[in-house]
Amino acid sequence: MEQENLKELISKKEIQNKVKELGKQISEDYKGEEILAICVLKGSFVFTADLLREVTVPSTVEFLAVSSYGASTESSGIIRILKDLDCSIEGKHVVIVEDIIDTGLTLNYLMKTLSTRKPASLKVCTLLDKPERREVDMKADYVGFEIPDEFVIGYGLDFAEYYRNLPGVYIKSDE
Ligand SMILES: O=P(O)(O)OC[C@H]1O[C@H](OP(=O)(O)OP(=O)(O)O)[C@H](O)[C@@H]1O
Ligand SMILES: Oc1ncnc2cn[nH]c12
Ligand SMILES: [Mg+2]
Repeated sequence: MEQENLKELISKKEIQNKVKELGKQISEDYKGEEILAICVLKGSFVFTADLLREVTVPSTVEFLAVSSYGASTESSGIIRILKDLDCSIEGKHVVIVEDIIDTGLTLNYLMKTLSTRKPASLKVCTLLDKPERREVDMKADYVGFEIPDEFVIGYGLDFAEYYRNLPGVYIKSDE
């Protein structure tokens, strides 16, 4: 896949600074507690790895795979759990870690599903938020960057599984 026609939206350095900020905030908010971070695969694997290394309270991590975009730039609206958690979240302080909230359909599904499993608390940290495209009322507790209505790639985010390895966040243009 060619990598030209990519316009940088958020630089690697800006992401690094924001991740430090979010990690510090979460560490302060959960002081004296421990958290279970849920990495929503695939997209948030990069953000989760960086964020957790900035969290100073005891933490465990679990992985959950959902998919709704596939090889498209539009959500199918049909959320599928491809891989469920390996442990109970009952009584745990859960932080769902997402790379992006776009229509909100994925997070809406996850919040509904996970809240039935009786966590002590359930919060969301997302690196990117695209409010203009929301289809359901969904807000994260921790947001890195609010971005315009553009399809973005990089730092874990893909288009047809490519570009996840890019260091920053870029706008994918069709031309
Ligand atoms: O708010 P929404 O419109 O639901 O979009 C956000 C979701 O879509 C992307 O995942 P995707 O389904 O592309 O799977 P991936 O993480 O494996 O790329 C992204 O990682 C979020 O999980
Ligand atoms: O802008 C975006 N880039 C990559 N994946 C997704 C999913 N929702 N929105 C996206
Ligand atoms: Mg994707």
